[in-house]
Amino acid sequence: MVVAPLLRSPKGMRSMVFRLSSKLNYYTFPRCHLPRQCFSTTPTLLNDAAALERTRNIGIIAHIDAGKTTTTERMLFYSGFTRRIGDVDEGSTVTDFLPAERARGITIQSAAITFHWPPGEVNASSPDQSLPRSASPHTINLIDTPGHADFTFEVMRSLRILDGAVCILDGVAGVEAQTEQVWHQASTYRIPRLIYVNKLDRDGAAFGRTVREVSSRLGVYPAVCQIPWFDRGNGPFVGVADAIHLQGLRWKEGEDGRTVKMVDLQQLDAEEQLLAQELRRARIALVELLSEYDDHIVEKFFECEEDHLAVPPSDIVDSLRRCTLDPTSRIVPLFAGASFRNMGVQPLLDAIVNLLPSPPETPDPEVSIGGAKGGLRRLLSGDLIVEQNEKAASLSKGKAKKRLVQQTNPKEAIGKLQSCALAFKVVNDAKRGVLVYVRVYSGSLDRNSLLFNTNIHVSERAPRLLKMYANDAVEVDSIPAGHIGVVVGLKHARTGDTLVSYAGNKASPPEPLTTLQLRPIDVPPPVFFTSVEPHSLSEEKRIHESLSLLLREDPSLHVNIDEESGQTLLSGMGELHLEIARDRLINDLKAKASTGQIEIGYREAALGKAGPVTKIFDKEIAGRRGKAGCTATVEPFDSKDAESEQAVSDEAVLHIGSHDGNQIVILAPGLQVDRAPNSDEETSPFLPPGLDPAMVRASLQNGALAALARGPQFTYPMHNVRVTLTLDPSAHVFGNETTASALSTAARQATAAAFRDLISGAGTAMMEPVMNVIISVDEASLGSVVHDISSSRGGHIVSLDEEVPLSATDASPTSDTAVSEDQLPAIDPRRVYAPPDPFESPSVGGDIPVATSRPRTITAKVPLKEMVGYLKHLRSLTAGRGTFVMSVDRFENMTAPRQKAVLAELRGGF
Ligand SMILES: Nc1nc2c(ncn2[C@@H]2O[C@H](COP(=O)(O)OP(=O)(O)OP(=O)(O)O)[C@@H](O)[C@H]2O)c(=O)[nH]1
Repeated sequence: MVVAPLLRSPKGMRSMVFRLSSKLNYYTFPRCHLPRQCFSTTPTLLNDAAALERTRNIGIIAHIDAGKTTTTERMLFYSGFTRRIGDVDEGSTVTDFLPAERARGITIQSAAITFHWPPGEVNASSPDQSLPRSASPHTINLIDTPGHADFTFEVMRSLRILDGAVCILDGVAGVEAQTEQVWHQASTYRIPRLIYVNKLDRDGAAFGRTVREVSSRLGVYPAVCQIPWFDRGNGPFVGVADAIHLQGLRWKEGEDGRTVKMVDLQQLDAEEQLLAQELRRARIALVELLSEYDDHIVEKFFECEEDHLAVPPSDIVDSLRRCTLDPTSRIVPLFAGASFRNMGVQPLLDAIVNLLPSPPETPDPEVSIGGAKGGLRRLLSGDLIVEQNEKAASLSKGKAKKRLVQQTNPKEAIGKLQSCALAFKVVNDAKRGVLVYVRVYSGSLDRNSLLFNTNIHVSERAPRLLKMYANDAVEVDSIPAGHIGVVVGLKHARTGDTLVSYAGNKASPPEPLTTLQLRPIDVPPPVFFTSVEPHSLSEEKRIHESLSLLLREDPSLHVNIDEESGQTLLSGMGELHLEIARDRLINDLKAKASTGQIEIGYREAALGKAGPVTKIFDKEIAGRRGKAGCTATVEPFDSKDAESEQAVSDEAVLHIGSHDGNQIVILAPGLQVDRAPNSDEETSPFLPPGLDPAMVRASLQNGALAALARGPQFTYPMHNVRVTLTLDPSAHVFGNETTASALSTAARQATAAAFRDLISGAGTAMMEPVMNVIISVDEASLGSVVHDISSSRGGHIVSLDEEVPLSATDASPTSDTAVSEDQLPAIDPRRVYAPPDPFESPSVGGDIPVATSRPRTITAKVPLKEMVGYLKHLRSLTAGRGTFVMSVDRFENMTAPRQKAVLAELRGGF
C-alpha cells in the first residue's frame, strides 16, 4: 500500500523501504508523462490472463460534491495521464466533459477513462509474489458515476459493470443519505469497496465521527488503514499516518502532491508523539479486526509473538484483500485525504490496485436466457442450460419455452457464442459520432464482427473499436473479456442493451442466444414531463432525431407524441434530469425548439371494466385502401398482484406484455400460427401475403400503446390497466386490404373507445406519484422534520433509523443472490476503532463515545407534488445540514378532494 510507491520504483530505491527506520525520506511520485499511444493495447497482450489480472474496472461512488471529480483529476495527473491538475471550480476537468456538466460543476454523465497505475506499460509477465501488486503497472478503467439523486438510474447502470468501487465521503458531512443509497445499491451487485474520507483539510472535518458513521449507517466494519495527520495534533491537515506500514506521509502545502515526505514511527515518536501513539492504536485495532475474519492473520500474529506491531505489512495487505473480496466479511478498508490539497490520492491508487479485484475474481455476472436466470460462467460451462432444459420440459405452460426445447439444442447454441458484452453507455461525441461504451463479459469483441442486440433483435456490424481516455481515444482491434471499450458506428444499440457475437454467418444467432441478457435493470417510471415545440415545421424531423439520440443515451427518458394535440412530450425521473435533457437537446444537439414548464406526470386509472368494443377501420391511407378490425376490453390491472397477473388463460394468446405498469394481452383465436422447423418465422393461413403473426402482434400492440398514452378524462397516460385485444380472423381480417397500419389504427380506436366508455361507466381517477423519501437529519431537527412531513405534506412516516430500502431500480435479477444486509445484525459504533477528532479526548476501541449529535434517518412515503422544492425547506428546518434522496414508490389513486384541488391548481398554472 503506502510502501508501494517505493517498491514499484527502480531497484535502487526499493531497498529504501527497508532503510526507512531512522531518517526522513522524500519520495517523488513518478513524473513521467507517457505519450497517449503508449497506452494502446494490443489484443494479444490483453488476452493474456496475467494482463487481465492487472486490470481493475472500478467506479467512484459518493454523495454529490464529496469530491469524486477532484479526486479523479488527481488520479489522472499522478498516473501521468494529464499534465496539469484540472479544477472543478474552474470548469477544466477531464471527466466532466459535457458543456452542461462544466457549467454546473457537477458530474452528469458517466465517463469511462482508462489509465495505468503505477504509470508504465502493463506487461503480461507473471507477477513477482514477493512484491505488492502496486509494484507493477495495472490498467485502471475508471467509471465516474453521477452523485445527484435524479441520476439514480444512471448510477445503477454504471454500478452493474464495476468490479470494485471507491466510496468517497466528505470528512465534514460524513455519511449522507445519497451515500447510503448508492452504498446499498453497490451491495446489491456485491461490489467490493474501499472508503476514502476526503476534505480532511476543511474546518469541521471529523474523521473519527465519519468512521463511526460508516459502521452505524453503512453497516460495515471500517478497517482504518490511515489516520489523518494534523500538524501538532490540532493544526492544519498535512498528511496521513499509515497503520499498515507504520509510517507518516506528509505532503507540502501548495505543491502538486507528487513529492511526499515519508516519516517512520521512531521519527514520528520524536516529532509528533500523539500521532505516533494513535498510529500504534490504529495498527492494533486493524490487526484485531482482521483477526476476527481471517485465520491467516491470526497465524501471523502468533508467529510474531502476539505483537500487533510486528506483523509484516505485506501480510496485512493480503489479509485486507481477502476480507475485501469476501462479501460475508463486512470489512471495508478506509483511507484518508484531501484531494483538493493534493494529499492522499497516490496511496488510494495503490489501495485500488492492491485490494480491489481483477475481473476474473468477481462474482459470476448475472444473465437471463430463455426464461432461466443464473451466472454467465455457469451458462458457458453448460450447467445453467441443463437446468433450463429440465425446467422447461417440466413446465406445462409457456409456449416459447416448449418450442425452445423442441427445436434447438441450447448447448450447441451456447457453444456458438463468441462474445457477450453489455452496452452500458451511449454518448454522442461531436467529433466521432455515437459512441457505445461496452463491458465485455466473455470471449473477445472483435472489429468488424456482427453484433446481435438481444434487446431490440437487430444485428449490426462493429466497424471500429476504441479505448477511451476521457475525450481522447486509441483504436484497437478487439476488446477482450473483462475490459471496457467503445464501439463506434452502431446505429441502434442503446444504453443497457446486451450485444452478442456468434459463429456462423446467419443474420441472428441460434436460439436461445437471441434471449441472452446481461444484468437487466428495470427502468423506473418517469414522473416529470415537459413539452417540446419545434420552432418551425421543417425542424420537426431533426428534433425527433435528436430526441431519439437522447433516448439511446438515456433510456430513463421517454418521448411521447400526443395523438390528439400532436404535441411532443419528454418525460424523465426528476426536475434536474429533465433540465439536463433540455440543455442537451437545445445547447449541445442544437435543436431549434422551445420547451414548456416542467410538470408532474400524473396518470389515469380505470376504476372498473369497459368493453368489449369492436372497431372496424376502413379508410384510404396514402392512396391505399386499409381495412381491419379489432375488439378491445379494458380493466384494472396490478402487476404486483399475482392473481391479476395470472388471470389470462393460455388459450389463443398471441402476446402478453407489460408496458409501464400496464398489461397488453393479444388474443387471436383461430389464427393457427405455424412455425417452420429451425426457423423463427411464423405464418398463418388466415393472413394475407405481406402480413405475418409477428407483424400482427407488433401492430396491435402499437395501437394499444398509442391509446394508453392518453387517458379519456384527464389526458394523462393510463396506468395499472390491462388492455385485452382480440383479433378474430373471420371478422377482422379483410384479405389484402388488411395492412399493418390498418390493424394498428383499429386497435387504437377500439382501445380508446373502451376507455371513453369508462367515463359513463365505472369511471376513472387521477393517480399521482408517491415517493419513497429518505431524509438524514441530526437529532435536534428530527421532531420538526417529521412533523412537517406528516402534517404539512400529507406524508406517511414508514420508519426511523431503519436500513435504507433499495430503490425501484434495484429489482434486478441479482437481488436474489445479493447480500441481504437487512438480516445482518447492527454494528455498535462504540466497538469500532476510530481516532479522536481534534479537540476530542483520546479514545480507542470500546471507549469511543457515540457522537453527541446522532444522525437520524427518516423513511417516509410522500406525494411527489409535496416534495417539489423540498430541499430548500429541509435546509431551513435543519440549519442547512439535512439531506434527502427519493425514488418513485408507486402511483396511487387520488382521493376526490385532492384530485379537485390539484386540478384547480393545474388550471391556474403549476
Ligand atoms: N477543501 C476541500 N475542498 C474539496 C476537496 N475535494 C473537493 N473539494 C471541493 O468540493 C467541491 C465539489 O467537488 P467535486 O470534485 O466536483 O465533487 P463531485 O463529488 O465530483 O461532485 P458531482 O460531480 O457534482 O457529483 C468543489 O468545489 C471542490 O473544489 C478537498 O479535499 N478539500
